[in-house]
Amino acid sequence: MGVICSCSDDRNCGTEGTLVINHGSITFQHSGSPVFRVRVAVSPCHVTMARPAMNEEFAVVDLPFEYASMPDGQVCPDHFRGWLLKWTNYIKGYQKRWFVLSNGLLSYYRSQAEMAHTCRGTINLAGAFIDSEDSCSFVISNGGTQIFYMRASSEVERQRWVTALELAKAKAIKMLESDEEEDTNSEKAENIKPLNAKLEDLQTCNDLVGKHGSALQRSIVELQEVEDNPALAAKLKFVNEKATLFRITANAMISACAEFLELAQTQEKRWQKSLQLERQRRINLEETVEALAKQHNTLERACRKNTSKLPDLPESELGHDSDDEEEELEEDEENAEFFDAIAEHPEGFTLSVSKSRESLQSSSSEQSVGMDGENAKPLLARTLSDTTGQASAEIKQEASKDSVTGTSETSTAKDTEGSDVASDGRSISTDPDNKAVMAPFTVGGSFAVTQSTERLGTKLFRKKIPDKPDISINLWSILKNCIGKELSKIPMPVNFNEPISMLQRLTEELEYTDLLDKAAACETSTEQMCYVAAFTTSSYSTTAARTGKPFNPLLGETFEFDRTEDLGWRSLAEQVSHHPPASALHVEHKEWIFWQEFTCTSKFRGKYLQVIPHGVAHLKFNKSGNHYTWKKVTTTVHNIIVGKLWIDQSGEMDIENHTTKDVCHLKYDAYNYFGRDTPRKVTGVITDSSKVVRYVISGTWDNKLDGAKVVYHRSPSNVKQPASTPHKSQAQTLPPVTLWKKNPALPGCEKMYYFTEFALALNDSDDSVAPTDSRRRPDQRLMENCKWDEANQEKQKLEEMQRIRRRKREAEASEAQAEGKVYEGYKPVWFENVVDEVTDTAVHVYKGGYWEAKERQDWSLCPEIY
Ligand SMILES: CC(C)CCC[C@@H](C)[C@H]1CC[C@H]2[C@@H]3CC=C4C[C@@H](O)CC[C@]4(C)[C@H]3CC[C@]12C
Repeated sequence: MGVICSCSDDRNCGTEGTLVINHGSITFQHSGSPVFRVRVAVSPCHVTMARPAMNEEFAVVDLPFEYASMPDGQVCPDHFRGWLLKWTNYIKGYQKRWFVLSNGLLSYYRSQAEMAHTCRGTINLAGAFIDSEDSCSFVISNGGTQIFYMRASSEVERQRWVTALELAKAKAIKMLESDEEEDTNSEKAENIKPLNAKLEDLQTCNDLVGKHGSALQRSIVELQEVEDNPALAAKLKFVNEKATLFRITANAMISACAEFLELAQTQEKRWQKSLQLERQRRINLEETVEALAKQHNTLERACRKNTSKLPDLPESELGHDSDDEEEELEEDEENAEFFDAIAEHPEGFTLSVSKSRESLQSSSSEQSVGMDGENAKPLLARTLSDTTGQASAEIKQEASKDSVTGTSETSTAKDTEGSDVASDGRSISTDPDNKAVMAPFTVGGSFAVTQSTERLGTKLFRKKIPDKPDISINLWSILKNCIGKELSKIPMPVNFNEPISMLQRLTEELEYTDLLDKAAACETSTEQMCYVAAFTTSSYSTTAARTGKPFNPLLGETFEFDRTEDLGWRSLAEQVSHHPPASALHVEHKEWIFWQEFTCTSKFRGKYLQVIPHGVAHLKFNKSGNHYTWKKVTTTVHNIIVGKLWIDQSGEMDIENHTTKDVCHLKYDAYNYFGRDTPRKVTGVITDSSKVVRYVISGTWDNKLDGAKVVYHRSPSNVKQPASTPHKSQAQTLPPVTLWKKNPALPGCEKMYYFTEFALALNDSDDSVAPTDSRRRPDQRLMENCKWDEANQEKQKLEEMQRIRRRKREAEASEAQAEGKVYEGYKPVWFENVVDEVTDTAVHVYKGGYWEAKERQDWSLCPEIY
């Protein structure tokens, strides 16, 4: 601002200049030199001293350390500044520098004047280490190349600085993490602080202007009284008038400032008020959403009860037990009871699951008949029309006799494992040992839990883990503050977890790799596609009952599963990115390789949570060179607010064979409460390179998948055919053949997170695995062993350590950037980033070395993460 100089009694020069308010000091810069500085130490917290000085060059006086302190002697961490001695080098030694601590950054300058233009260095306190060396010295470093060695004038001063720095560091860390945590009230108060500080600056400015204004006038009057030279008197009169004007203007400014102050204060109150209002509104909205969800749930139940014609739905989906349906309905209305991931009555739940499986089977066998109730519309033809439209016209249901044969075959399959494979010559399977499709893990046909391990190849895998404790937490109470947030960013206690990591969960997709072995043996690529399709669907088989959240792997966490001896493959997964979480998986078998990078985004919309997977899964058969890719469908977790959690899969999936150009288009129907369709239905068609439909796929993702070959007959010459019809023929589907069937559930699995035998084996301890292996993750192991409190503590510790590592990398990155260097960033150990030839995007693929390292038990490459 432009002002008139009133520099001291003896040198009143009255020239115009500039008044600069900067970091607590007000500098008056004459139009000509020299600079003249008024030291007022305006601090947002407290004004420590007001020391007008007037040295010619630099009037800031030598109070060596100047700090903003609270009235009670506490330091204010936000704006702390002062002179300190900083070590430069052995030639120059310690040099006096002006340090400013503000907004989580510690910066230094040669002088205060330099603050306006040249900062000599800054350390971000968020990732900084602060250490006291001796009574007056302390060191601050960013964990990397930046280290400041400093000396204060006294022990007290050093302690003040260290305290201020520690406080500022804590605050900076909190700020960094604020995207992961909700804003707190104190943080909001912090936001208002700078405004208050500026208001105080203004006030001080007002006071000063007033003070200097009257001093100026007083001097003029005195001059007038002393001097009797008329010419000078006239001049003085003129100056006095100007001074009066100046005072009037200053007064006007003062009252404007006062008004501004008042206004700002009332504004602040208004903001506070509307914030309060918004908070209240949010609470009301939460309550409304909750109430609506409850009503919706009750309506759904009532509707299902009254619509007797609706297909038998799995009870588990509805989140209640069949026995006490009515009772519970009333209870729900009255008490608005909440459920969560923990089944309230596990036994009842088991019952309903097994019942639902039967009902599903009956409905899927109904599907195999190819007739849809009253409409008597051929189902396979309809399936086709659903998915391909045009192709449907070309396919007609085979003679009903054939279909009935198909039916009886499939319906008996319900009871006798393995018998649902059509055994006639029309079977699409070339593998005579179809039984294995049914139960690759049913060694000796026994699933007895009394036996704790089972022999598989040479390795023994456990068949039991400790029963899940019955500790309930209301999920909604945790999630309601996180609507719209990413699932991976929502801090959740282990109570909602299942004791396996996401890396293990992805490996679990390999439960039915026998399908890939079958696929490898197929004669035609379209037949091979059938088994590949069945493999992709089989990955969802466990999701129906599993509502636990897998542990989010730590960056650098790995999971290996060596099943070479019994299943012919071994897999390695690594967490290659933390935010966004990304896991890379690589599986090798002598006939095929399977690899994928898995990431997902989640949408939490109150009543349900949607997990949208990204990334492409690859499968390559060594002999034929057939290279398949596909993307996963969307997983929806229902009943987040009220009722038992249940999971649905929906969306479309294209499995492409890039070598032959065959495509399998699969459709996962979203569950429809009021529709008559089989729940969890999967339908699809396989077309070859000339877009001719070769197979029709149908089934359910939680139970089994059938494939029916499409054959084309020459049509009578008098029937007109559409131009696109292959060979001018009529299409028919042969009776379906079961491609995949889910393994039976383990008895007592409801107490073991609904794990299958395969899933139980995943986290079985193994001393030979890498130190980063999920099996070694302490919180997950504690959770498995029912020590949930300890697990929660350990989880927090591990996550905090991960945050510290991340911050260190961030600091290194910004430092490298500041120095103009290239920062390589985090690099996974066993996977490397390459451009995917199919998707043309960067993905992580296995670069080798893990198994060799394991052979040597040389884990020197592994980071320390636990
Ligand atoms: C709020 C709570 C408790 C949420 C729990 C969400 C759980 C059930 C969700 C989150 C991520 C989901 C997984 C995401 C991706 C895949 C890969 C797919 O090929 C099989 C299903 C599978 C493995 C999903 C299973 C269900 C899953 C684990």
